[in-house]
Amino acid sequence: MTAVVQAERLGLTFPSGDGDIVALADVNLTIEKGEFVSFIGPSGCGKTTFLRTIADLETPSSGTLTINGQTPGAARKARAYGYVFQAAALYPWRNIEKNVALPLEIMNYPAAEQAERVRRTLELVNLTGFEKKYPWQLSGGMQQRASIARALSFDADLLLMDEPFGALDEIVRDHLNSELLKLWARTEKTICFVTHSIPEAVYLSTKIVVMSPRPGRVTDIIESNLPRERPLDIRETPEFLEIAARVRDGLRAGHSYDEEVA
Ligand SMILES: Nc1ncnc2c1ncn2[C@@H]1O[C@H](COP(=O)(O)OP(=O)(O)OP(=O)(O)O)[C@@H](O)[C@H]1O
Repeated sequence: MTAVVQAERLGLTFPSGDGDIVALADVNLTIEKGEFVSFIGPSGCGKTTFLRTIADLETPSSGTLTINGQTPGAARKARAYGYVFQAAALYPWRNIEKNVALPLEIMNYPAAEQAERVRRTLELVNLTGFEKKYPWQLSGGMQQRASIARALSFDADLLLMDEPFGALDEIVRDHLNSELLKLWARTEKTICFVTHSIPEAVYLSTKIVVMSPRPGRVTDIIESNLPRERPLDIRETPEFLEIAARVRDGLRAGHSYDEEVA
């Protein structure tokens, strides 16, 4: 079976006046269909750059990257992924159903199919009844759910999520994490998820990619053996804490705190 994402010796360098910035160096990673993969690492380690490269918003400087066996450019044209940003990025002048319908309008779906898909995806994220509301009438968590609905509306198998819940308070985040797991189970999507939070990464993922900065490298890939069905209190089990400890060790190993102090 073809991997959904396959990176081999992937490198990406941004030229800059003060010397080149190596955002990604020698990244090797395979993501299979249906996996939930989190990317965790300190600020500037290249998590967003990796997601943007998958989405064909950045071009690799070296190595290869394929999405469903295709180049990122071909995958973008085939609408292979939906993208959820850190801020919900909804248009304030469009109501929720019009925001969710936007990609469908751009792709020229017939009106009846647009309406049906909007109905279905709003139901998936528990926003039925809020179709006519404007973004500012919704809480931050609901706005983020609407932006997930928008990314799901055209049924891409791959969902790229860049710290989607980073700006939300912990209770809302917990709730959205468990909702996202249910949605993932129901839709069988492949998800790439950027986070700074160890508990969030461990709770959500089947695989955790630990990254380190300067240059952005993958320092550990942790396969989770937690069951797919995860109540929130799984976070207190020894199995969960063991994986969290390994992620923390990986982050420490990749981050030279002494260097920063010196
Ligand atoms: N367009 C660009 N031009 C120059 N440098 C860039 C550009 N985009 C990103 N970088 C640099 O590349 C490195 C990786 O950035 P990236 O945003 O991928 O990190 P990140 O791990 O997602 O960080 P954060 O957790 O803060 O979002 C950083 O040093 C950043 O400053």
